[in-house]
Amino acid sequence: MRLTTAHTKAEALIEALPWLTRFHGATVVIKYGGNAMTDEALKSGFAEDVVFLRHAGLRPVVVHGGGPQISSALDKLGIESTFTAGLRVTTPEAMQVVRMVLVGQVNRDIVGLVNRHGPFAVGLSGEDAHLFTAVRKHAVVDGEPVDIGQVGEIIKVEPGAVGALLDDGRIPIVSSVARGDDGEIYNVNADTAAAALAVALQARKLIVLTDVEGLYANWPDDTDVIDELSADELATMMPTLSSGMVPKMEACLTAVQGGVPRAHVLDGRVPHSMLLEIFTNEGIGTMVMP
Ligand SMILES: Nc1ncnc2c1ncn2[C@@H]1O[C@H](COP(=O)(O)OP(=O)(O)O)[C@@H](O)[C@H]1O
Ligand SMILES: CC(=O)N[C@@H](CCC(=O)OP(=O)(O)O)C(=O)O
Repeated sequence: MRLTTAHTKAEALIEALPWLTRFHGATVVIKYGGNAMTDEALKSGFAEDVVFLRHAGLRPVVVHGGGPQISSALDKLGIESTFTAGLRVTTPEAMQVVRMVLVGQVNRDIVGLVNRHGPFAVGLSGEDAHLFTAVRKHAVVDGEPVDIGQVGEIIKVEPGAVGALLDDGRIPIVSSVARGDDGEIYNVNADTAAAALAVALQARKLIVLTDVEGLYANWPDDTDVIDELSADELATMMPTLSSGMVPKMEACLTAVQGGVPRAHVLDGRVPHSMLLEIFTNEGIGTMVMP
């Protein structure tokens, strides 16, 4: 009996061999989202996975959000917050809170969890070393541009600082705040920021973790998860998507169209979903290919 269990474990390990070979040295950008980071056990599991990837010879980079955490901080401070076309309307007052929560709280939490396993994680804001430069973005509602405050659209990525950390064996943990050449700071959707960084690094994969199994074909019906689709199929589907899935699938499309070979949407509620996707033959979630 004992031997059987040991064999099953050995088989699971050896199943990973071709994937370990294939992804050795590969840069993988992981978007860790607010709704997938609310459970303490899952957060620890996420940190373990990222460190596992690093020890397995990959070069993981984490770009994080923190939408629910920002909303809760704004709420406590009595600052009203609304979303237009999936983006937070960001007043100068709200921007200070966004930066404080993302850079000062969420980033520090993730860095701390990863560094339980060794001196790997280094936190960065997109403002650091000109990593993300943005301009003011307008939302489009019924075909008309709408002012949504200090929300940024990334126009330039300088990934040098991230590359240097990776070369030094570190795990960069990046907040989705950007600087503008106009001296402003900008709030950038974290899915969008992750895609921009994946393209700039020419990553082998973009992995977007969220709180659903993947892209559902007939949302709000959740019986049919799309396993894989091409960039063209996704582009056709884009106008039918709603709420939080819009920036996520847009990010996958941007990444794949920008030369990243694979983009995945995975269920962050499944323990070790990243390891299952990268190192097993089945894969999970939704995969977008060119
Ligand atoms: N076609 C779809 N497939 C899956 N989820 C969808 C779809 N359309 C809308 N959604 C919604 O998008 C949500 C994910 O977006 P969001 O809550 O912004 O995630 P996160 O906080 O992880 O960035 C899902 O929980 C689901 O409610
Ligand atoms: C412009 C905009 O909407 N920015 C987002 C940034 C954080 C984010 O994207 O967090 P999640 O990935 O957890 O949703 C916000 O203010 O909520």
